[in-house]
Amino acid sequence: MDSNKVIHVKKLTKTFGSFTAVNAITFDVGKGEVFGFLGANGAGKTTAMKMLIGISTPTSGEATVAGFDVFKNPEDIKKNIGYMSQKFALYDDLTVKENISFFGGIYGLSRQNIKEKSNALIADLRLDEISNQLVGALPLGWKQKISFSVALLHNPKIVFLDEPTGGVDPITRRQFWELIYKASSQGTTIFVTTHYMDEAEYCDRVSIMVNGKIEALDTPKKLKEQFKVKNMNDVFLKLARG
Ligand SMILES: Nc1ncnc2c1ncn2[C@@H]1O[C@H](COP(=O)(O)OP(=O)(O)OP(=O)(O)O)[C@@H](O)[C@H]1O
Repeated sequence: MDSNKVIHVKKLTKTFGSFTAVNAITFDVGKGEVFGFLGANGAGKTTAMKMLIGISTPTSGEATVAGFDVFKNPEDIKKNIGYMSQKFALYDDLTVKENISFFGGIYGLSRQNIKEKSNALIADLRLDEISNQLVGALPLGWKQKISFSVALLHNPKIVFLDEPTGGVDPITRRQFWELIYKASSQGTTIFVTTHYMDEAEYCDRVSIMVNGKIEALDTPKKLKEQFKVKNMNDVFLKLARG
């Protein structure tokens, strides 16, 4: 496999009984790429992502993530990726520092490494004054930034972000995207689902799922040209609403 392709997906399918939630999707994602995974509610994004992060076995097709096969090596996938979603985030009743130590331990980092990473993360995000505060007391935008940084603690090749910026204002979202760009420029691949179309514009490439199928996949610029519209919102509306 091309070593630049850190995600390879071919005709990947998931059915629940007679219902096909993900229908033969095919795409590759490159090293350091910011790949947007879009679709209306119920299009099949979460089902597809669950297969890619090794927690749901596909019905058919093929996929490798970070070089590991989703059928044969799902445990290796879990060790080599980062994951962040609204539902799986930090512990509210631990401080910022305690969360970093806790997740560093889960990722198998040494105590020394956790200490170094923790100091670097706190300096990077300018968290000195709040590092001993309970995460539950912090604004959502801060929690999201810390959560993203924690998902990168073990230097994964790929980080999967499931609607990472839900519920915060555009400026805070933009700051979050600065962190995404920084990770991507250091070679980390970003696979991100979002319902915010301004964020779709920030991606290197965007795929749009409709009823389990990928109906469009290209750079935001080319998608806008292809659909003869001015912004990603209109691309999305044309596709997702038929
Ligand atoms: N375990 C399951 N059993 C049966 N149907 C399921 C199961 N999981 C998901 N589905 C169905 O598969 C379809 C795709 O769901 P999925 O959660 O992947 O969509 P989504 O694109 O992530 O939507 P959202 O943006 O709302 O999260 C939906 O119709 C959903 O009801």
